[in-house]
Amino acid sequence: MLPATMAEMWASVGSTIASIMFVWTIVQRYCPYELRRFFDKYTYIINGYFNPYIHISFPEASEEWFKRSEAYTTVEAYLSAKASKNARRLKAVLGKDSSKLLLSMDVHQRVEDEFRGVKIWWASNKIVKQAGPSFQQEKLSYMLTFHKKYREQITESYLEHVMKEGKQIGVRNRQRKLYTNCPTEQWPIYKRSLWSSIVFEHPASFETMGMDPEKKQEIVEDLLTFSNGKNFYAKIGKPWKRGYLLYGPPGTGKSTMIAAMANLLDYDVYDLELTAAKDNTELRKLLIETTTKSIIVIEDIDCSLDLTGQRKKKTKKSSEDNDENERPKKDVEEEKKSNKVTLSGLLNFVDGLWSACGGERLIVFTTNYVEKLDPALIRKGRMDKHIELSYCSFEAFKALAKNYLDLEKHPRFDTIQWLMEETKITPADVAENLMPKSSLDDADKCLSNLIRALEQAKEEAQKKKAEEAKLKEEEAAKKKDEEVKVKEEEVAKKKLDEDEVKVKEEEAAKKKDE
Ligand SMILES: Nc1ncnc2c1ncn2[C@@H]1O[C@H](COP(=O)(O)OP(=O)(O)OP(=O)(O)O)[C@@H](O)[C@H]1O
Ligand SMILES: [Mg+2]
Repeated sequence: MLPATMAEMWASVGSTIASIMFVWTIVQRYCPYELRRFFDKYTYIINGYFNPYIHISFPEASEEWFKRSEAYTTVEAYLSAKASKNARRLKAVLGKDSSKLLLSMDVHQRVEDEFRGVKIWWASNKIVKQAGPSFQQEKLSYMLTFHKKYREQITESYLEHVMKEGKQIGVRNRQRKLYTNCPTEQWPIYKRSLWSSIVFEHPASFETMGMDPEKKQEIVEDLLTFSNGKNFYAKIGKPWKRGYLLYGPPGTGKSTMIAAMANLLDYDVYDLELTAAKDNTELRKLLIETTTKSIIVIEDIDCSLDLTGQRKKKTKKSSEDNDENERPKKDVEEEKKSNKVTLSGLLNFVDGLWSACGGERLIVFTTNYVEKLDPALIRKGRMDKHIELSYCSFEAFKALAKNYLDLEKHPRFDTIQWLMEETKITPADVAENLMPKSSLDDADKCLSNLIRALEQAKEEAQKKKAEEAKLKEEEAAKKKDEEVKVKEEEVAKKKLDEDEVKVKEEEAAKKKDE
């Protein structure tokens, strides 16, 4: 019989719900645990039989509950764009390493996604864990739901797509860091990492670098090919690493190029100070702590380590063994102490990078004196690409003029080109001259400053050349004098010898006569 009024209907629904709740409480309270488990299990099976949807959950907590799961973070990054468009309740946080606000779904929100025509739903849930007798810990979880007929497509292709996209978004959102290692003695006790970091905000880019456009393009392509070459490196069975050696006189843009590389590829920079590393073991630890998508930089490698000395010692070892024994023991020990990191330690470091660390990494050495370096250190396979950064060419100047003064042509360019062919000037000096020094300085003033600097450099170079020629002449004259002197001495000695022989012969003849 149907209830007569709305009020009666609600009263009947209410009493039915109350009865169900009552029965459920009794079952929970008095029904044995095994029976309840049995009941739950079959509810799941029956539900699974009728429910055509599959769920995959991505909990925030990893196996170790205190650590955030990487899969969760990647999904969060992947869903951030979709959530900001579709979810009704969003969560805004300042990214861990970022100055940007990151939006993500708040709890109990749903967003829809589509992949190759298949509809997928994402929902955010909350998991509560009893972390102690009176302490509960809440963690979030993402639940992915899709129809079971797309199982293969989702588990094989879609999840891979989510991880790839999510990681890319994560890299874009993060603030890049510049890491440096400091001497172990200076560490606070609580500090566990060997690296300290600051936010990396160098504005250098390949567009702003003054260098030959063709050479620049070649380097950019090399870098991009490397960073897109994951599959290629896997195919040829080579670790995904590349070594660059940047060499050239001071002020030619070696450090600037490293910053430009990091900005181009969106990498972190690890500025490794070899002299601060205690020994080879610490060097290895430093290497292991570096993360993927990073550039490990060792500046002025020739100054960081007595590579020449060590190489000489190696090749001339047998002949120097005696010297070593003759030197006071204290001196040898002190030298050993100061030579904290050795060449073989550094070679192991580079090779270790190739074998021990997975993922995308560049290693860059810079030096002013490439000829001083041990060939073993810079051979292909360790330092794959050698890049010479040299004095400013006219093409490099044009790039700087465009960057600093927004100039592509100017009547003074011809004079500059002619002067540049005659003299050497570093890009650092050119850049300094092109920089306006007051608000009244215009392009013309900057260019005339540069012309003056070039003329000065030319004069100085000529003076130096003349001095060198004079010095050479003096040395040659001195050498000639010495040679003449030696010859005269030889003649005198020869005469003396002849006289002596003569005297002896005379004496012998005299004796014979007697
Ligand atoms: N090729 C270049 N293009 C643009 N700017 C440059 C270039 N080379 C040098 N500079 C400018 O000169 C300054 C010094 O350059 P940088 O520190 O890169 O030189 P370096 O080759 O690393 O010198 P060092 O060998 O002394 O370390 C930078 O601030 C940069 O602005
Ligand atoms: Mg430098």
